[in-house]
Amino acid sequence: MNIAIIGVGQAGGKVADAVLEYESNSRTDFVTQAVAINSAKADLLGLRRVPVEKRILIGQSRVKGHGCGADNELGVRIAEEDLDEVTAAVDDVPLHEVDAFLVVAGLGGGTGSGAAPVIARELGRLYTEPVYGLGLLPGSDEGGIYTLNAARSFQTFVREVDNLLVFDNDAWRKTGESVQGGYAAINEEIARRLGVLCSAGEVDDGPVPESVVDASEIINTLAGGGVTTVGYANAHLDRPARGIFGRREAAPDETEVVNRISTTVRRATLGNLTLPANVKSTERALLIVSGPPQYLSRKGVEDARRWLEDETGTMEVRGGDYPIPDSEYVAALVVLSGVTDVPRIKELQEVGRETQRNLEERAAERPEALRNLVWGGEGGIDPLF
Ligand SMILES: Nc1nc2c(ncn2[C@@H]2O[C@H](COP(=O)(O)OP(=O)(O)OP(=O)(O)O)[C@@H](O)[C@H]2O)c(=O)[nH]1
Repeated sequence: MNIAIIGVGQAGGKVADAVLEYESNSRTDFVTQAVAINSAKADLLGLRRVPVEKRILIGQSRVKGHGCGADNELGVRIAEEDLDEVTAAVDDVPLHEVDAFLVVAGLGGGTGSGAAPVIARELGRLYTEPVYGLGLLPGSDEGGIYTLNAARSFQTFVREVDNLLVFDNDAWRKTGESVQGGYAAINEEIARRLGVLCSAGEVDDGPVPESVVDASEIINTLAGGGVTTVGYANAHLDRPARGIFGRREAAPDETEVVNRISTTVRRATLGNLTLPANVKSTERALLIVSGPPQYLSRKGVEDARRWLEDETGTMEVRGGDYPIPDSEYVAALVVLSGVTDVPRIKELQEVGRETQRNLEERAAERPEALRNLVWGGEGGIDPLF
């Protein structure tokens, strides 16, 4: 599936960068266009892969290139005001080469959180191709205002896209990691998952899959909207080193091949989701198993697909393989679309609601408290003029 990726805000831009990096390292080709939108000039300058002419600074008249400071209502406003510049950057996208748009943003800040849903709505109005979102949830230690931002943006973003893929930073941050180092690893993880999903059906040279996962399989899995979580796991293969005549490798044992696929798919589904969710609440699913062709068996993929049907309780489970001859891994990617039982979202809304209440109470008390402070209360002192 070929995509046009639009990274909004700092996190969105960095994820777009990471996807381009993955594409280059894995010698795949699924990004037709990459654009970064931000109100902070420094963030745009810090990108490495998004072409310079596709880095668009918005809101200059209001925030002078310094970002929205976690004010996502401001993010909404500047995106609405500068929408023409955003759409102009996407204008020259070769539509015959694009199957879908993907708008990516961190939902906890100001620019991405506010502007991404506005941009998604406009793309949906202008183009017939589906517009998907990728929303990054803030860590629970980031504080109330980030959580409230994310809760508000989440519901708006879901409404404006054809499906929202969600990645929970909280579930992925390892203890002891620096924030920057942690994000780099998270962004690589996101890029790998998007990369496998989008490039699986785009094999121009190399071996043809037994069962191809093309763009329409992905689009049908994501049809119906709502929220999607993506699982991924891999198993390292002990393959002999590549010599000048290629690899001298005995045919792998069929039972082992089938078992390896089965355990990898289980690990991807049950312990490695971008957004932990009750898999029983899935509406539709898609499974891609990748690896060297001799390590991919039709029976293995079929058995795993049936297991996924039982596990999710839905009959709508698509599946396919993605042969990568030189890979050292068998990997499984599982897309669970339309999940409805997601404890992390409930928690986010709970904390968001509490934060909103707290802010409203404070705002109501403030005029009186400030009057007391400045005028000295009853029988106050007269001002100078
Ligand atoms: N996965 C991931 N998340 C990030 C990254 N950087 C920031 N975040 C998350 O995204 C949220 C939003 O942060 P930013 O993207 O920096 O904010 P912004 O959209 O640029 O908005 P302003 O800085 O307020 O203008 C943060 O609360 C983090 O949870 C990143 O590189 N990767």
